[in-house]
Amino acid sequence: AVLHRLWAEIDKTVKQQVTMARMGIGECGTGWQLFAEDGEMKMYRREEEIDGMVVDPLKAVHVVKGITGHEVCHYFFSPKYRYDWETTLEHMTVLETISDDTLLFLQTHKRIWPASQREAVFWSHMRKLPNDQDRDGPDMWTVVNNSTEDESHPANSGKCVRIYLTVCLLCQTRVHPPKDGTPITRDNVSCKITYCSVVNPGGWAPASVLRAVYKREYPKFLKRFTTYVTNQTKNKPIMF
Ligand SMILES: CCCCCc1ccc(-c2ccc(S(=O)(=O)CCO)cc2)cc1[C@H]1C[C@H]1c1ccccn1
Repeated sequence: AVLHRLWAEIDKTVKQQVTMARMGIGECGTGWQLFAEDGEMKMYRREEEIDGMVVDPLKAVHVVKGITGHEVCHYFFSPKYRYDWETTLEHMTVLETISDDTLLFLQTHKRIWPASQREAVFWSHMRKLPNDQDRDGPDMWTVVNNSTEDESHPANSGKCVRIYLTVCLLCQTRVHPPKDGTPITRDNVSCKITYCSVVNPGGWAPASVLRAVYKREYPKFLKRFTTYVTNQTKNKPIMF
């Protein structure tokens, strides 16, 4: 197949992001602060500024019973579900279908006073990863979203400030087979989710406002999204 103009960048970025997501918090360098905890969900951030702008990297780890990594990535990647779980989204368009597992998105997010409204143009790629550590362990699934330029949508040409994001959702399914050899049900599966994101707000926004927004929005987003996947899958066959 003819390789898409972005394919080399996508492949390299996915490998880099998955390597980082697999590292434990302790291996990811210093300065990580646990800033939110809710049951199995733990959210860490590192305070970082670029040109006076807050770009705090975020890393969340969560374990959710009854769903698989393939299902989590499927509902995160597919545009048709996004308005159901992404509450800060004002508008979303698929600018290009690069392949059946790679899309180019334009998203505008709801304005957060007093900052101006933000938009993002990013490619999104979903991939199953061989579980190279544990041969017979279940595969891992990932979705990586990474900002990119698009000639038909130049940055900061309209009312919205263009943000720059890199997001990695890495999922590992765990199966606990029933002792009595009965078929596997949703009670026997769980998913370990690692969500990493770095969002450059693209233009100045008060550090206090940004940090308050992140503190409020990220825990809400991960809880809402995983609850959504649980509700969407509970009466459906398991997608391994
Ligand atoms: C002055 C505010 C500047 C930044 C506003 C903004 C824009 C996009 C984003 C964002 C864009 C994409 C993703 S995703 O994971 O790829 C899923 C697809 O939508 C995730 C988060 C975040 C935020 C920051 C609100 C903060 C916030 C945090 C979690 C959720 C929503 N909003």
